[in-house]
Amino acid sequence: MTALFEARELGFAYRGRPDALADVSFTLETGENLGIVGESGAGKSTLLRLMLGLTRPSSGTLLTDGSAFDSRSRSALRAHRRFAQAVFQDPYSSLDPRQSVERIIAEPLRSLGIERARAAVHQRVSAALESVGLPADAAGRYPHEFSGGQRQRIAIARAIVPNPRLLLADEPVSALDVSTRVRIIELLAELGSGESPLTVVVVSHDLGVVAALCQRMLVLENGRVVEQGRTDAVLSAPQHPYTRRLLASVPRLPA
Ligand SMILES: Nc1ncnc2c1ncn2[C@@H]1O[C@H](COP(=O)(O)OP(=O)(O)OP(=O)(O)O)[C@@H](O)[C@H]1O
Repeated sequence: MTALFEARELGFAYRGRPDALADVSFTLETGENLGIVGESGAGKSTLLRLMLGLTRPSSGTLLTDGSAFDSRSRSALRAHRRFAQAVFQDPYSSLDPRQSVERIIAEPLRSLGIERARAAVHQRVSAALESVGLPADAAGRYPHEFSGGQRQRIAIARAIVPNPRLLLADEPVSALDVSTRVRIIELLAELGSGESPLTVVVVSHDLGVVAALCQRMLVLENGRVVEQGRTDAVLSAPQHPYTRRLLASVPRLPA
């Protein structure tokens, strides 16, 4: 079976800096959510930017559905935006405060040329709102009228409205309070188990988020993959000293 997404020996360096990523390889199968973990500066966000096509790898290859993806080609980039959408950490800065929720969510439909007819756009926005658990009348309101968790739902609705195959989420819950976090993680898990399953890739420094959401995980240390595999296997029997240190640094309540 062709993998949904594959990274082969990816490398990347910011100008004048040592490698931010080196020899990164992994495969994503449809419906198998992947968690990317590692300490600050390990290269998690850089890897996500490469996966989104926002940054071009210095070496290596990205494959979507078995075909090499060349982010120098405008048409390939456009097709890639339909394939992979993103949600970022801060639901306050990621939504334009001057635009209604309807306009915000409709943006990918218009910019990717998927749908322009008003009634059809409205219908897809309503369906996306329903999928993320917001009422249809949210469409006419503005971001400042919503809580942090609701704003993150709006950002998720905008990401799923073009029916992407991959949803890349960079620390999607770290700006939210604890109870809201749980509900957003549940929402992301539901999206990944629907009729047309969306595969979710989550970057998180929180191993709890990865354990709750991801069947597989990948551990980055200084831009290199030091361990990857099934989440339950990695968390219950970490093979690499760095993964053991990461696990040991998770705060626990006293027994
Ligand atoms: N725009 C940039 N210019 C130069 N170096 C950068 C830039 N962005 C990131 N880096 C460097 O690349 C490396 C990887 O950074 P990256 O942001 O991908 O790590 P991260 O694992 O996402 O960290 P965090 O958890 O703190 O967000 C770090 O050494 C960082 O300092």
